[in-house]
Amino acid sequence: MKKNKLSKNQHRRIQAHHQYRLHPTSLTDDKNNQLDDAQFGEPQQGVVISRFGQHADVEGHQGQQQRCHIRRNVLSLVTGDRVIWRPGIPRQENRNVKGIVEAVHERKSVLTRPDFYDGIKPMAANIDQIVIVSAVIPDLSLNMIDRYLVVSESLNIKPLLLLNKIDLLTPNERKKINLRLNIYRNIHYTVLEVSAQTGEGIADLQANLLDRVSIFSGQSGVGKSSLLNTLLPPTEQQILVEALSEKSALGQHTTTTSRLYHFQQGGDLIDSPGIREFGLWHLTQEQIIQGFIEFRDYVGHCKFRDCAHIDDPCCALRDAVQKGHIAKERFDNYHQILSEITLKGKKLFNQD
Ligand SMILES: Nc1nc2c(ncn2[C@@H]2O[C@H](COP(=O)(O)OP(=O)(O)OP(=O)(O)O)[C@@H](O)[C@H]2O)c(=O)[nH]1
Ligand SMILES: [Zn+2]
Repeated sequence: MKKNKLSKNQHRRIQAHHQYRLHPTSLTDDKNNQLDDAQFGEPQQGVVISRFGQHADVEGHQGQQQRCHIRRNVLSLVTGDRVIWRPGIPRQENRNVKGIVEAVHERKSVLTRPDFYDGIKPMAANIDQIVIVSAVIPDLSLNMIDRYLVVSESLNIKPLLLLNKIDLLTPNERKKINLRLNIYRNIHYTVLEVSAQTGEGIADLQANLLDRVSIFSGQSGVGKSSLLNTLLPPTEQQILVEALSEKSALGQHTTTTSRLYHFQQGGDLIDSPGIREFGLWHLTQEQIIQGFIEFRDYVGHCKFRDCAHIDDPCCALRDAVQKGHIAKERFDNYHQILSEITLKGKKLFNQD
């Protein structure tokens, strides 16, 4: 090939690069893939619905989905990634031709999980909101809510607190629970009270899911599946049920791939068993304290730099609790989460 003369395809990719400001390495030719460029149509925007090994299902801007090869220079690709892809042109001699993912946009956010071999592994990208689901049965646990809040804050993803099964409460019990939840409203989190069974609060929830990508997390039995059944269209529900039963068939410790779904009223969901129950152990002490947003004004103002905020004299945090600026329950949960993380860390260390 002559110097300085770009092929039509190289030219097209460079144009895409400038148009979408992509990472330059994602534009290099992939000779090893041995894929014939002529098999593919014009580059277009898409979103990864699901990833399977060397393939991914990608949805184009008109809602059409196609299974795609992934160019080898695309080093990391997960559900929710925004991509440049080219659909396959079906031809007589190769009717099963697939599309190809050429490049990935920079991620707004990424949800990771600890992995035995790789350290930390991405599970899903570009999540805008973590819906933290809890319920009045099993017991409402503010400790669990705080754990998920710490994760959301450390990932810089907006949390939405959801209390399900409110149909099971008497008006009096509901008032009491409302007061407990005010702890979160006072620090500017949105809290919705809903019932998957009666439909109460569901319209409000739908409004909070519009125009964004959400994940639903929370303990087993709080009603995540029931809520998603009321929020997803029937075709999407079917796929979700199959994905979850695949998990029970494979056993508790198998992580199945994540998938992106569209809510009936608008907005997207990314779900997988791993996403529903993601843990906390890879967080540091610093991330945990930063995850309690109302503590941030006081951290660094204690008398001693290494203050553990337990019984050290002149602790700014303890002082704030005493004055009612920080809820005691949140402060206690902070200590509890911290001690559990430290214990787990020790256990891992001993195993090595
Ligand atoms: N009364 C009442 N029961 C509910 C409500 N939502 C869910 N349930 C019940 O709670 C139980 C658990 O609901 P699931 O939707 O399976 O909970 P989950 O969070 O998906 O649980 P896992 O799949 O184990 O993570 C089921 O028996 C549901 O029928 C609700 O709003 N009100
Ligand atoms: Zn302190």
